[in-house]
Amino acid sequence: MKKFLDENFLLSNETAVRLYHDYAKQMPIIDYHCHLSPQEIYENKTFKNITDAWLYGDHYKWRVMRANGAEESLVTGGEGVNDYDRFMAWAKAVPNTLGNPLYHWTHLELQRFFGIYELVNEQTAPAIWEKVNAQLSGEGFGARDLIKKSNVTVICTTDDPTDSLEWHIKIKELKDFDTAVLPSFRPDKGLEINRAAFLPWVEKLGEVTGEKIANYDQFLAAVESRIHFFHSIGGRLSDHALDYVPYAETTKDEAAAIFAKALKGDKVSLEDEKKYKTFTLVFLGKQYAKNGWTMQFHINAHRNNNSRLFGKLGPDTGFDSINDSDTAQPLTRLLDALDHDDALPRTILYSLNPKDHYVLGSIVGSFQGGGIPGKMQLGAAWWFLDTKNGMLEQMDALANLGLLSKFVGMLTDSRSFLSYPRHEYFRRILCDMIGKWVEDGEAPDDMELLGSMVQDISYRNAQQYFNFA
Ligand SMILES: O=C[C@H](O)[C@@H](O)[C@@H](O)[C@H](O)C(=O)O
Repeated sequence: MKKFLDENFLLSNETAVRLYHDYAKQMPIIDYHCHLSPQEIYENKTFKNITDAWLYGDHYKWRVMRANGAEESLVTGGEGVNDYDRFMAWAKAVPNTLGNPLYHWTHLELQRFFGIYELVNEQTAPAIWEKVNAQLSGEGFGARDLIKKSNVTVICTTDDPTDSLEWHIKIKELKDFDTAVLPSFRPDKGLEINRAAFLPWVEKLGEVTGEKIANYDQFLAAVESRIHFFHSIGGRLSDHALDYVPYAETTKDEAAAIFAKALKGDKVSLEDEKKYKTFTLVFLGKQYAKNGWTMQFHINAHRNNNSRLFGKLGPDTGFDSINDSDTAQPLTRLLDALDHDDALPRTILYSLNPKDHYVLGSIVGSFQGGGIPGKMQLGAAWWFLDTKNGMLEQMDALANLGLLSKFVGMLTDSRSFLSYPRHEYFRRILCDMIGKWVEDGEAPDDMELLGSMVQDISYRNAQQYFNFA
């Protein structure tokens, strides 16, 4: 029997052990998509206690705490509940998360950051609470310290185009911090024409660009100027939440008329919403291509399912699920609209629905080219698929349909500074998968070839792909 979570965790064969320890482990991290706060990075945020670090913003943990029977006040906080109570509610849930990656992530984080090798449960929790909190209140446990310890060279945050990026700018001026913290352009609010946030967002966009937006041309010009601004601060990625992929043939005039209707405060039909999104996305894609950016599509999330709790807690609080909208037809047409004009940027396609892996994996193959290795990427296993099985399925599709060797690898997608061991988790799974091929005689025992591939996927591919300044 193997020992739980020892140095050869997830490495089931000799080749995997060599690949991980001799090649993958020492590579730095490029975390090219996450939801960390640049302000907290700049301020080197420290944590009051382990509840602050683990439970204040992590909707993955909140979901399983609810499933474990915890009252909402213990999950997201509430009157009469203190941080210790919340930690104890989490500790009570942990043993029940066996089989869920949270079980592994929790113990990896305790080992890597705090040198704690005990298993979390209600009995061990009080001592773990003391030990972790003592470390958190000492030197070396601020947000930037955790980033440094994790050997992260680049972090790409997720930012609204109207953001001033003041914290990214300030971070650049820090003397003792070498990690590049770069913004990613996420214009969802400007695309979701039927949502309540649309009009206030257009107004804000006008304010930050210094000119009131009265028509679609002005809107597009303002968005373009924000792309240039993000670029000047080092931004090289955009990101779109496409809960369904829109595509409807349209013209600029039609899109402008739909925009004008929405600007008056009227709702537009679903068909018009698709037309508006199509024209706007194609416009944006061309801008990304012109600037050498990478465009990310996060596809097929089904968000805010629980209206009662959404009303109380807002988005990203653990009430989302996987969507099953069809992607092949609209996505190929959207990408082709860009490629047709030779204006398709580097693109990463993530889907939250595993049914899409082979669909997306084959679609990316239809748009590769331009002399850019892995220009079109099948994105890493995301969110509900950020699991051992999810990663294996995503890499299986990628390897079978395209070039796993050109994969830009893993990201945390996280809101927590303690999440970097997820890269380790991914690398172990990658090394194990390749190691198994060797043990089974399906890949040569050529450590130069395999070691270099593993290092490319862990770090070098991302470094070469993203055009960071
Ligand atoms: O991993 C889960 C994520 O943090 C999730 O909350 C985000 O991916 C978010 O839905 C987004 O759209 O960017």
